[in-house]
Amino acid sequence: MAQDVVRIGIGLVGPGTVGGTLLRQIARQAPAVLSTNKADLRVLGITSSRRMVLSDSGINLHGWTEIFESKSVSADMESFLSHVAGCDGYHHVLVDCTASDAVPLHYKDWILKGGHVVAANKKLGAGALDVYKGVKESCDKCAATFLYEATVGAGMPIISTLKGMLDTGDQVQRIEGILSGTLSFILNTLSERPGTSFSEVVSQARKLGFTEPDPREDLSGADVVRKVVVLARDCGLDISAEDVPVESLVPKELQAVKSVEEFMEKLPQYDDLMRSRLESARAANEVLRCVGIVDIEKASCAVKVERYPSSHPFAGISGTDNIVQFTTSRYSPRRLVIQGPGAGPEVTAMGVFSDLLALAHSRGAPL
Ligand SMILES: NC(=O)C1=CN([C@@H]2O[C@H](COP(=O)(O)OP(=O)(O)OC[C@H]3O[C@@H](n4cnc5c(N)ncnc54)[C@H](OP(=O)(O)O)[C@@H]3O)[C@@H](O)[C@H]2O)C=CC1
Ligand SMILES: N[C@@H](CC=O)C(=O)O
Repeated sequence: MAQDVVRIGIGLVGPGTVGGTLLRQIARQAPAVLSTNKADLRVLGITSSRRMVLSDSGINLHGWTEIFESKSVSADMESFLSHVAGCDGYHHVLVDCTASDAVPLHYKDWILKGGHVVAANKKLGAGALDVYKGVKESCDKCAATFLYEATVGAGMPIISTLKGMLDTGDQVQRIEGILSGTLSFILNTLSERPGTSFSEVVSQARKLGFTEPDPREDLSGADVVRKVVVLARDCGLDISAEDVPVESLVPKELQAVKSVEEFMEKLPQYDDLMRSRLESARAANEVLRCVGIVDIEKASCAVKVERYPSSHPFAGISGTDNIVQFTTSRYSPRRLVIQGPGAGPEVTAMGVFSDLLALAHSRGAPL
């Protein structure tokens, strides 16, 4: 018997670096997904904070930027969501590719009305605990799917691996690793090219789409704190970002600066601080790394900037690599290690895209 096609109706919130790349990937891959995975992916709406475009049958993704420029109207989240939910015959999914605190506040109602959520945004997973729990409970109540692989390690299989361990009865004891693609890129580039300045590499990371919309979120360790909280909560800990001690790489004098532009302008004044810290590590044959730790047995988390000997596995990474070590009942004394590029538009959009395929699979599409 022929397999029925599973129809997925997408409402994309945030057509920026990651969201825009996701739309390009879907445009290219949708025909293959339809024939192989028996999933028909339609984007029924795209919204930024200012403009939105809606369609009943699916936006032509090969020309979405022109359509967005010429046909969009003033954004309104409530009417955006009712439009997507009102298109019949689809499993409706809100895809959150923003870094907004406000968008996750819509997840719970959306799920209670029968929708699903796929997020690259970490602000639910690491936001207020009661809001997070409310969303998780509404998923249980409605048998809804909420997937967020891209929130930790971009396209790397970190969340799905952790879930696989927990669901099959492994006991996770500790997760430790390098979880910031931006900080990896900065520290690796500075070690590999000692003549380059800290501020130059930060600008480069921003241009390449590795940083958060505000790069201070990366440099302050706040983004790593969020990832650590997402992992800790998946392991059952009631932890919030405020509970996680963190060392910031934002110079003290720049912590109160308001705009990103002013911060970037002033950053070169502090290049020497980072240079001397790196040089002293290099002289001792060590490297600087920002590491996130989830200690399940102690029910605590931390984010530290520390020196590691060049023989340590955390020293041997390059580019935007993340590296994550899981210590569990099954994976000890030999630990499970996952390593690879942990930031950037293509790999992150792939993480979101594969969540969409997992959603289609959960609704009956073949693997
Ligand atoms: N870049 C990476 O490597 C990775 C990123 N992520 C996550 O992906 C998310 C997106 O990052 P990135 O694409 O780089 O960011 P961008 O700033 O490039 O894009 C964000 C998009 O969200 C829109 N937006 C912002 N606020 C709202 C709002 N309230 N309602 C609707 N739309 C909104 C912005 O449009 P406008 O400003 O016009 O409203 C823009 O289109 C972040 O949460 C980030 O943490 C996760 C893993 C890796
Ligand atoms: N800015 C983040 C992007 C992925 O979450 C990072 O650099 O890791």
